[in-house]
Amino acid sequence: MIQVKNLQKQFGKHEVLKGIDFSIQPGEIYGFLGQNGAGKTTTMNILTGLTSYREGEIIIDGLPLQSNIEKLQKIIGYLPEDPQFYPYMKGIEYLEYIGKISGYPREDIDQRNRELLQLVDLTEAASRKIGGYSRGMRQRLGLAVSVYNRPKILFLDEPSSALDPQGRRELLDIILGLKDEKTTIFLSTHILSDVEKICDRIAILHEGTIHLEERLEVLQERYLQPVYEIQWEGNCSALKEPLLQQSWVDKININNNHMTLYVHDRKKAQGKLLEVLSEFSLPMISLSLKRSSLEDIFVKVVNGK
Ligand SMILES: Nc1ncnc2c1ncn2[C@@H]1O[C@H](COP(=O)(O)OP(=O)(O)OP(=O)(O)O)[C@@H](O)[C@H]1O
Repeated sequence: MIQVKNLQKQFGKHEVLKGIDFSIQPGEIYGFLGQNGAGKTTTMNILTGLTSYREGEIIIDGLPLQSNIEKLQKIIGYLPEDPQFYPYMKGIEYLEYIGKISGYPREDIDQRNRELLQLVDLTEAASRKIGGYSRGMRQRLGLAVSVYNRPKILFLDEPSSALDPQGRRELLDIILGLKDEKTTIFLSTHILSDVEKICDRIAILHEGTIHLEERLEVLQERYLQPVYEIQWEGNCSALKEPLLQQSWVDKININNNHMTLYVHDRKKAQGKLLEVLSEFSLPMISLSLKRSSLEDIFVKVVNGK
């Protein structure tokens, strides 16, 4: 759906994008990660035809962007990081206004507004002024605006970063609903737990280049080291040595009756762990598997590891 090759962009002497390549498949939610100032918004502005670029090739829905900007903008929706509205307008008035200026068939505008208000859960607030909306409500209204014309591709710039956990959850559910309708979604965010919940694939942009691009489940399989947390009925220091004899055990930390066991061969560990632990005479109280998070991977990538 989107192919980007050797995309370069600089502001004055500042090279923000040093030749990035990536591609996004139809219907995919693509998580675009990077630290503040990494160039995520710049990339989105380029892909939506709002900003020029120095060099590179961008193909969207089979068409080169540069010679088809107007045509492609008709199939693109964009929710900027901080969407702006006329605060004196009511939610419904704003949607009517968007319907009219975007050329939506006049006779269908009322119906579309009702659908969208329902989608973003603003039906009851529709006749209130936007100036009185919460941040989450404004973000949901912005999302309704960005999907008004049923875009094939939706760009979301940090859509949940200013929202509380409930607001984020609601927004993520709406985004997942859009994926069910086969919308391709390009999502930039700082909130890695959100990425883990909804993205199919992620890319990490760092110092002008893409350092990692991978399907989320591959990433979890390849990079996330499993960690077992084990509680024993008494001090478990004596168990450390025999456990370290196992080829699949990497490292063990012990704090009185609490053991943290790092393994480097998850499959072997799964097959052997319970058998080995049951051989000890010390009773075990609990055992849980904790995976390191996407945050750990992100930190490793930006620290050059
Ligand atoms: N119009 C501009 N003129 C000059 N420099 C710019 C311009 N727009 C962005 N930049 C610079 O380009 C770099 C990338 O900015 P961008 O907004 O794309 O980053 P970002 O990854 O979206 O960051 P954030 O997460 O903070 O929004 C920053 O150093 C920024 O200061």
